[in-house]
Amino acid sequence: MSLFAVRDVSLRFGGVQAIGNVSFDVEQGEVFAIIGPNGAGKTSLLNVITRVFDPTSGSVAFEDQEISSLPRHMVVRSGIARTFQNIELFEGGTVLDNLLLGRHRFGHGSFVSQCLWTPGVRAAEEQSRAHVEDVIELLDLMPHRNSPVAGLPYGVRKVVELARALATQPRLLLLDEPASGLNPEETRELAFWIDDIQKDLGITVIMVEHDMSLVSEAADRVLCMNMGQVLALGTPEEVQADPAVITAYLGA
Ligand SMILES: Nc1ncnc2c1ncn2[C@@H]1O[C@H](COP(=O)(O)OP(=O)(O)OP(=O)(O)O)[C@@H](O)[C@H]1O
Repeated sequence: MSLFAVRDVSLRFGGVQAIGNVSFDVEQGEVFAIIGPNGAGKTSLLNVITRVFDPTSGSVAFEDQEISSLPRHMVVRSGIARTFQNIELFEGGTVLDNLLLGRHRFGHGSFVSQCLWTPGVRAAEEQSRAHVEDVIELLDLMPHRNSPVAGLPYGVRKVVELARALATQPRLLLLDEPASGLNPEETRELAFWIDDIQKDLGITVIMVEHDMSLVSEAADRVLCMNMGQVLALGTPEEVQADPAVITAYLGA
């Protein structure tokens, strides 16, 4: 049984069919990329997975649990974290503040035990902080740990967003165009981090991405969408060589 399964998912916005009957599986430990020309339905698909939109039909299962009817906040609790195409951070806080906020879903113990600062709550809080410090170290954010996010360069802010997602200790990480706005050197660095996230942390990654250098470097398999449909699925080399994919990108 695969870790993650999308079955016959469709999504309509009025007269627009953003996604039409899409099905695929993602295996435990894979880096799975979703590519496709503008308007192909990639972000809509991530939004269905994270419950921003209700699919018109179809289902999404994670670890054998149907998630397409869960409330949105329960998706994070179920072990799925996400980054956004346009960075969404708490601008007024430091890098550390943002990562601790990412831990919010672990809200340790009952309201009363939190007020009483019981040993259980204290131990959980210490564990949370230790995990956040590990993420800061993993992603080389130590020089920026106490800096306000608002003043950081774009490339660093993208890494902070990735770190915040990792702070929730997900088992599945969804990245929406992680390389957008990054220079080639930052994109190469991102490929290394994705590799560390996959190999050292054992986290499964699904990323929507336009940058084929990152996809070729980091992805095990690639799904190409066009006009809401699955056009091709295979290794990065197979998909890039597929005539239907080439035609879709050239707009022929
Ligand atoms: N909230 C919305 N309301 C109406 N139509 C939408 C909405 N979001 C997306 N669409 C439409 O759904 C289709 C798929 O859009 P989507 O943003 O998912 O594509 P994409 O592959 O992510 O594109 P891009 O690479 O440009 O981000 C497009 O025709 C788009 O105009």
